[in-house]
Order: sequence, then structure tokens, then C-alpha cells
Amino acid sequence: MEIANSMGPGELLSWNDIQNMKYSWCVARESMRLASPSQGGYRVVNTDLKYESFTIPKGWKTYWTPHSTLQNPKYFEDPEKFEPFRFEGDGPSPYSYLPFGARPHICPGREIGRLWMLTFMHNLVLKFKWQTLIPDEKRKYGLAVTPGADGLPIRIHPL
Ligand code: HEM
Repeated sequence: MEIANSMGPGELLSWNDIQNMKYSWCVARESMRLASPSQGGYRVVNTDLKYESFTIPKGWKTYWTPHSTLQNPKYFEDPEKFEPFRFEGDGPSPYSYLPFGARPHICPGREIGRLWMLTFMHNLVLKFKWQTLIPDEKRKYGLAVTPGADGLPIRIHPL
């Protein structure tokens, strides 16, 4: 709300405002941790790979998914809790937060994704009143994006 309060009527968000939306970005990141928009992707194993008691032979195709890491208490204390402040300061340890992937194939669209998310959140909060339609809707875990077990229906009213 700090950014919203500093703006004049009808004034549009500037790039500088986006950079200053630090708490909103923590909220977006925590939302992507709990319901990652990405389900992961494929990798071809280019050398025989040992993982715990398994050997994955060269040439096999593997599928990586961010969900188990994003819910792992080793990296995210109290993982089922919605806690945006966990992204403040140094944030999570390297390679534990993977909604955009990592290393050479990390999502090249992540900055524009951030811009879209923050712009959407800003307008949703300022210009609409909204409420969830199913109180205490349960969450559902799976490979697909599941914000709520029944699809998280909401009602939106323009302000
Ligand atoms: C919330 C929004 C987004 C999420 C969560 C997301 C997530 C991801 C993930 C997880 C990957 C795979 C990374 C890997 O294999 O290590 C990826 C790749 C990619 N993303 Fe995104 N993405 C988002 C938005 C976008 C946008 C807006 C664009 C383009 C405008 C984009 C373009 C791409 C491309 C081209 C790749 C392939 C990169 C490669 O294989 O080298 N993404 N994204």
C-alpha cells in the first residue's frame, strides 16, 4: 500500500515503483512456493549418474519438479505456512527456490513475469474488492497448479 499511497489519482505504475514493491514480491514468491506455476521439465542424463542407491544410466530422460524441494522443511521452515517474510534478507539457500528453474536454462522470461505479477496484484488490490467463495477451502497437492482443491473460486467487484 506504500506505493499506492504515494501515487496521484490515475497515475500509472512506473518501473521505479515496481522495483520498490518488495513486500508484494515476497508475497508473490511465497505464493509460487506453495503453488508453483511450473511443473518442472525434462533433462537427458549425459553421463551415468548415481543418486542415493540408484544409478540413472546415460541417455535416460529424467523429469525434475520443483514441488518436493519447495515443500522441504530442510530449506523452508514450517513449509505449509504462508510466510512471505522468509524471502526477506538473504532468502532461501541457493537452488532451493526453483519456480523459474536454475542454471543455463533458467526462465529468460522471469523478469517480465515479475512485472506482470506485480502489476496484476497492484491493480487487483486497488481497483477491486474480492472474496473467496469457499471458506476454508482445502489445498490439493499434485503436479498441476492447484491453488485450491475446488479451483479457488473468487467473486470480484470493481470499486
Ligand atoms: C510466472 C511466470 C513464469 C514461470 C513460473 C516460468 C517458469 C519457467 C521454468 C521453470 C522454466 C524451465 C527452466 C529450466 O528448465 O531450468 C522456464 C523456461 C522458459 N521460460 Fe518461463 N516462466 C514464466 C514466464 C515466462 C515468460 C513471461 C516468458 C517469455 C516471455 C518465458 C519464457 C521461457 C523460455 C523461452 C524458457 C526456456 C528456456 C530454456 O530452455 O533455455 N517464461 N520458465
